[in-house]
Amino acid sequence: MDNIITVEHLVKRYNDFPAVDDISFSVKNGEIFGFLGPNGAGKSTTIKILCTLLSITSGRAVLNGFDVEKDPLKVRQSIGLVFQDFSLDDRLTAMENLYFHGMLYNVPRRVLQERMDSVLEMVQLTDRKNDLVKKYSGGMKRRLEIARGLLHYPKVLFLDEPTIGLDPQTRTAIWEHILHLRDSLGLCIFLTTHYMDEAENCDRIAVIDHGKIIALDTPANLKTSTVGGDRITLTADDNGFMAEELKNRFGLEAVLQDDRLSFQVDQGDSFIPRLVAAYPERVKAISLHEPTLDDVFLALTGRGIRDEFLSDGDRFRQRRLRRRR
Ligand SMILES: Nc1ncnc2c1ncn2[C@@H]1O[C@H](COP(=O)(O)OP(=O)(O)OP(=O)(O)O)[C@@H](O)[C@H]1O
Repeated sequence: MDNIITVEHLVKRYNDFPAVDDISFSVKNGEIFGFLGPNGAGKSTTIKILCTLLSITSGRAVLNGFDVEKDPLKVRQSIGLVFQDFSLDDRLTAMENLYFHGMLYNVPRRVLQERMDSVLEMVQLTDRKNDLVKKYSGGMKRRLEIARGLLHYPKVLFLDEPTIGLDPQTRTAIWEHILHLRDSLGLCIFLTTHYMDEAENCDRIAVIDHGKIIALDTPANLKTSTVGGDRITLTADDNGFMAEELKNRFGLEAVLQDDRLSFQVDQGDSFIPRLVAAYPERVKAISLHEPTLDDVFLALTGRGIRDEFLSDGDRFRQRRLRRRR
């Protein structure tokens, strides 16, 4: 089977509000699929539907050949879940946590011990397997949760913000494990993340906004098709004024992100000297960079993925700029 997940015209309404608004996509066997979107875009709603935790308003979702509404038990046996909140019992050891999960998922007793050993080995926790989980670091707990999610040999592992709240070193280590799982087990990994550097590791990415999928491609293709040229980031003494000037004089659409303007231009290295010469007193800082997934996100949604951290003033200015366009 080529596609492990198929979603067709999926709609989920809360009362009249369409949290998921007619989305269709498929996920291939053995790929890392990133599901990205700003807050409230509809990511959790979609994931909950795929995990059989939420009913569908209309449309269809099939996972591992099983319809999520008609065959929820078969779907549950096909998936592993690692959600944002830690869900281990920290008064138990790693082995005891795994054992209870194995019982819950009806993993046959004769293979359970061997599986527990094998998943602990995968996340390199073998030598700590008899320690109480409360003695674990945040990264170790997350690794144990991943191991637990694999115990019943799922076809798809759902990871909702797998590295949130972890330090950069631990994030890197968790990603090594995720990539290893894909490469060694051919597992499909369906994940959400707010970290764009991590999203680079995905084989394909779907961007969802206001309940609709607005882009779906490989990270490289998204950059070329969405952003294209170089991106310039600029801080002026008056960002609103400069955005207007960029539009009127150069035909460029700038977006305000944090306290900087960001816009795309074909040949940034020749444009910068022209701009600085035209506004010598006004440009406070300027930089040029090749497209990143942050730029893709910004170009597609008009918002940075970390929009929620903008100050109220910035948010107001950004809305004003968007209205003007
Ligand atoms: N139980 C509910 N009742 C009513 N509205 C809801 C409910 N759950 C979610 N929503 C709304 O549906 C929309 C999509 O929510 P969802 O949680 O799927 O977004 P999300 O992309 O996962 O956001 P986040 O990144 O903040 O987790 C939001 O506008 C949210 O307020």
